[in-house]
Amino acid sequence: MMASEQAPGRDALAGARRVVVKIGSALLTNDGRGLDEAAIGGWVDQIAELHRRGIEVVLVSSGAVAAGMVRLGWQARPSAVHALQAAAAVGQNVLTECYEGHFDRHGVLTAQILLTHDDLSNRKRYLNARSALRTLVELRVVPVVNENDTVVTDEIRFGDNDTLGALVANLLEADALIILTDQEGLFDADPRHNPEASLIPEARADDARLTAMAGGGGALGRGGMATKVRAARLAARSGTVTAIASGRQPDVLTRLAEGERLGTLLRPEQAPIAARKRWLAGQLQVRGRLTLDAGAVTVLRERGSSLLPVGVKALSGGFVRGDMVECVDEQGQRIAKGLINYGADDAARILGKPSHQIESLLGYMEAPELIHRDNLVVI
Ligand SMILES: Nc1ncnc2c1ncn2[C@@H]1O[C@H](COP(=O)(O)OP(=O)(O)O)[C@@H](O)[C@H]1O
Ligand SMILES: N[C@@H](CCC(=O)OP(=O)(O)O)C(=O)O
Repeated sequence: MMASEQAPGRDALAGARRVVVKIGSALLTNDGRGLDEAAIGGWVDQIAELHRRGIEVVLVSSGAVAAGMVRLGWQARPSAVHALQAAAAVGQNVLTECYEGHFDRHGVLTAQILLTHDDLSNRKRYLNARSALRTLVELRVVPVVNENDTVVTDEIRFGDNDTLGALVANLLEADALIILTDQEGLFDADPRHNPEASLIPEARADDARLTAMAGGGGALGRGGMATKVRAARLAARSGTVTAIASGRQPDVLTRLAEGERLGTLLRPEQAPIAARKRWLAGQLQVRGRLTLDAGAVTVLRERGSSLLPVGVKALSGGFVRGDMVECVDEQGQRIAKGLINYGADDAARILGKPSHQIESLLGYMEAPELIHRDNLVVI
């Protein structure tokens, strides 16, 4: 993670330790004829190279519906929801197999993660998805994420994977989100309809003028540039920079990771840490309260440590795992807010106890800390 207090620019890509790469349908599918296996092999080679350099990569890949259609021998994209769901179910297998085969050439393990809107909006599931993804990247596995198209309905779908990519970047507090598409980047007008359009090399993600420039998608893609600009804004909430670039540029990922000026860079207005913490603080309603002893107050304030059960004297509220709770000192003064790893009943049983006793007290251990420092905002 970058510790810089400067709002990041191109250098953020060069210094990125954790990157979400999103590959869109327009690029992945051979004009709707199925997956472009050779191109996929090329992106996998680059991701494996980043991986070798110690960069953690999470891949968000579209293409399930298109690949499923080909396997099922369907010529036209169906409109009925259940038919799309069936195509996605068949195609997701094809997609997974394709990535696995290519990553295997590099000895890199992959994992399939299918998410729905609920997984990211429900607090408990949000934390679960986050722990699973974090564990995978720590194990040096490359998670391959897509929307769980087989179970989502129109009302609850993300629809485009740009939004999903941004939410995954928030979830992992990624340094960068790289969106690969079929254009060189964001132009000041849709280049499909305006041959004179020119590329925007860099802008602030929250620049209101971008919305007017970004149009809808092509025949295969879903969101076009409009959803990419919106995704950059979402990503910026956790201090993540977004690059939009052409997946057809040779070595696009490794070149971007070296800070080369390719495509469009949309940067957050705030330094990553400040943005991340503000995002966390603004996110959720407070559901409970923990009273900390003086030692815990000091380590939270002065060392930015995680909150361990041993430093908590009392609690109140009917919170569940993943809820936001506030932390106060013994005089009732607010010290911090954060996402708690244990529900109120279990938290009550481990208060004041050293973390190595959690397992014997509860019969399981979710985490050694009550609130991890990444989920904690000191006020
Ligand atoms: N201002 C713009 N600059 C670049 N491309 C644009 C712009 N407005 C709309 N587009 C369209 O967005 C398309 C890429 O989005 P989309 O089709 O959704 O692809 P993907 O599947 O990669 O997400 C481009 O092919 C282009 O026609
Ligand atoms: N989840 C869908 C893809 C959604 C989609 O096409 O998104 P995008 O690549 O952003 O235009 C699939 O795998 O077919």
